[in-house]
Amino acid sequence: MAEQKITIKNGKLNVPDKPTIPFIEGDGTGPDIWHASKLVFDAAVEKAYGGKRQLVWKEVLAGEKSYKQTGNWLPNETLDAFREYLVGIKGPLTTPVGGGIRSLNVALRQELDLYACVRPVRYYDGVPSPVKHPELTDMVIFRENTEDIYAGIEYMNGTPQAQKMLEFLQDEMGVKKIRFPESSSFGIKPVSKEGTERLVRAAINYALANKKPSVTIVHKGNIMKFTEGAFKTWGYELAEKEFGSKVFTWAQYDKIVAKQGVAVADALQKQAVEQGKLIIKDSIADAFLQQILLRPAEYSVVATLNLNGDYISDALAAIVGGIGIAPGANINYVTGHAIFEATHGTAPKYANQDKVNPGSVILSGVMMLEHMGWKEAAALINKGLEAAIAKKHVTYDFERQMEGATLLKCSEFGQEIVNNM
Ligand SMILES: NC(=O)C1=CN([C@@H]2O[C@H](COP(=O)(O)OP(=O)(O)OC[C@H]3O[C@@H](n4cnc5c(N)ncnc54)[C@H](OP(=O)(O)O)[C@@H]3O)[C@@H](O)[C@H]2O)C=CC1
Ligand SMILES: O=C(O)CCC(=O)C(=O)O
Ligand SMILES: [Mg+2]
Repeated sequence: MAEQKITIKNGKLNVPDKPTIPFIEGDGTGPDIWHASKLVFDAAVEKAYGGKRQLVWKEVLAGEKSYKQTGNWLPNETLDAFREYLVGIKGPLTTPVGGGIRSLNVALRQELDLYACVRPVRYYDGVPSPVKHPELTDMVIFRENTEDIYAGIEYMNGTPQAQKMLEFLQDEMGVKKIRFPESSSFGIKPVSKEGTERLVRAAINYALANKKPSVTIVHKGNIMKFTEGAFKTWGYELAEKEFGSKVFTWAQYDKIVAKQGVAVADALQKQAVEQGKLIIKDSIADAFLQQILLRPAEYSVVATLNLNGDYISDALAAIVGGIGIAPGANINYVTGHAIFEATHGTAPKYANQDKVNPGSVILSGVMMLEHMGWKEAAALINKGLEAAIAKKHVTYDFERQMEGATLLKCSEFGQEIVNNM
């Protein structure tokens, strides 16, 4: 049978009945998680469409498995496959700390220009949580995925490059504030207007399409004025320029305060909410991290830079039960390229124990099916997962916090979801 490919035309995905989907199994716990997840995806598609539709899996290599087999951590064939088939899914890949190869996860996002890392965070009934009202947390993080310090422009202290950077900063830029110049390493943080605009645009489009009340731009612009501060300014400007009367921004609010006072600004903001306008606001990153614990209901869609988004993803995931069930997608909304992946990493200490929660990759697959328009299969998986949790048939991460729960292995949890679809 001829291979079927997902394509995009005028911004709309065209999904055949039996599309080829490239997947990377992943390092560490990746293989255990992938086997459980594949079982769930195939069962859901079969049950929803009775053989009319099918996911045709195509394994592509990356990470340790790839290095062992090919001597290459991220072969060109893998990048080509994601380019060609448009939509794919991956398990976590290991990145060494302090040296060695740079992140393959980041490389995939940069190579394919998957500029939005979309991570929804919602509560599933019955999941153990460290907070009193986890159900109040319902957010979708839009993390800029191609810029910021993730650009990997870093120079190790003691190298000629670091020395050259130091001389440039001191001699040509007049920098005097480096506390220990001779032993400093350096990192560069590029943040562009284009990069900010396309990310904030994606967040606002999502919020409008899904009738969300607000988009919060999260930044540390008080300290990093021309990178994170500019992200905030460019975000507000983009919102007003491109979305006009559909939005009301805190930048507009501030202008009204300056001209007409707080009472008028408050009244106009209240009116905007009543008219169903999307509120665009901002929060400084450290304050935001305490606000999501104290007043989560005030936040909905979040647009933020790469590193902030990384921290916020894990923190929010913990509130609703941990990164065992935290899904994500890396998307380019223009080209249609998308790679779905969990928020968590390889959890290497649990590798090959058939132990960890496959929920994050399974829910990333739910996002993928929804992205493809296969909503019935996605709904079946959600149903199965919710029922498994309600019965307290769960993996170790939930079992250790739930009274009277039955401990399941990774593979058994996958089967439990299938049994409850
Ligand atoms: N996108 C990607 O591919 C990512 C890759 N990484 C890489 O992963 C490697 C390990 O990173 P590390 O910082 O340890 O972070 P991990 O996310 O891999 O693990 C941290 C902890 O989170 C919990 N956890 C992780 N996955 C699961 C799961 N499926 N089910 C239940 N609990 C889970 C475990 O907590 P506990 O022990 O308390 O049960 C685990 O010890 C690094 O090389 C890192 O670079 C990291 C993040 C994302
Ligand atoms: O690439 C890595 O190793 C880490 C990535 C990460 O933390 C993330 O995607 O949230
Ligand atoms: Mg992370």
